[in-house]
Amino acid sequence: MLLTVKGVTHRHPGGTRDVLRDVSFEVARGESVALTGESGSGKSTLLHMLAALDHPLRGCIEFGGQDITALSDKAASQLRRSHIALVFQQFNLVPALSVADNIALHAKLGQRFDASWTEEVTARLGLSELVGRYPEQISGGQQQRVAIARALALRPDLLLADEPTGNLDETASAEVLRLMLDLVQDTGCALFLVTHSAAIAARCASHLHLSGGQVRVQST
Ligand SMILES: Nc1ncnc2c1ncn2[C@@H]1O[C@H](COP(=O)(O)OP(=O)(O)OP(=O)(O)O)[C@@H](O)[C@H]1O
Repeated sequence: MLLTVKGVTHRHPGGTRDVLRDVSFEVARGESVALTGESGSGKSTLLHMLAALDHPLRGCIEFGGQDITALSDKAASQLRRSHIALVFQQFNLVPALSVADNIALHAKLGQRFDASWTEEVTARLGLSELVGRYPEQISGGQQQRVAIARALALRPDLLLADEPTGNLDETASAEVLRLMLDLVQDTGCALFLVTHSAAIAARCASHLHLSGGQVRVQST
């Protein structure tokens, strides 16, 4: 199993309730999983745990058989530069770098840069004409596609995405989702995505719903 979440419980420092309560699920290689839940239900909190950006109060998260809740900050950031890629709502592009350099950044830092793969991802996301521009010279939707290309350039084993198509119109959103699902199929990576959209959740292989701090499988 690529990812195993076992009995994860979490309460934010100073919080008065457990945001996650005994959450358990598994994600296999090549699987696409959508996570839905009301605003404030804890979706981003869970995503942060899966990215080893935060540690749960209790429980364990195994990635490739390794418990990632116990990693040092350095080991966790190495993991995010090699096997786990993230697409957040804030794109976190580097303003001083061109689109091409932004796309290649994490793959280069993680020593996983492959020029022809990066070119393919850039082309498939419709960004080839924009590679010489800077983030401030492209639209919000284009910036979002650059953030997705940067994540995919890493050829991650696990792609974690928080509302990855939130800034795109319906057509562009459907196209980017199709591309992400194609890439899951082509590369065998797993996709775990947070969405508010029932239509997007229905296109993923599995659908989890977070409510009252607990995750249950939703039939789509
Ligand atoms: N660092 C923090 N410290 C204290 N409380 C927090 C912190 N981060 C989130 N929370 C609280 O934890 C709960 C879950 O937040 P989270 O951001 O995970 O929800 P979400 O489901 O992703 O929401 P949305 O759909 O609005 O993005 C909320 O009540 C939020 O206020």
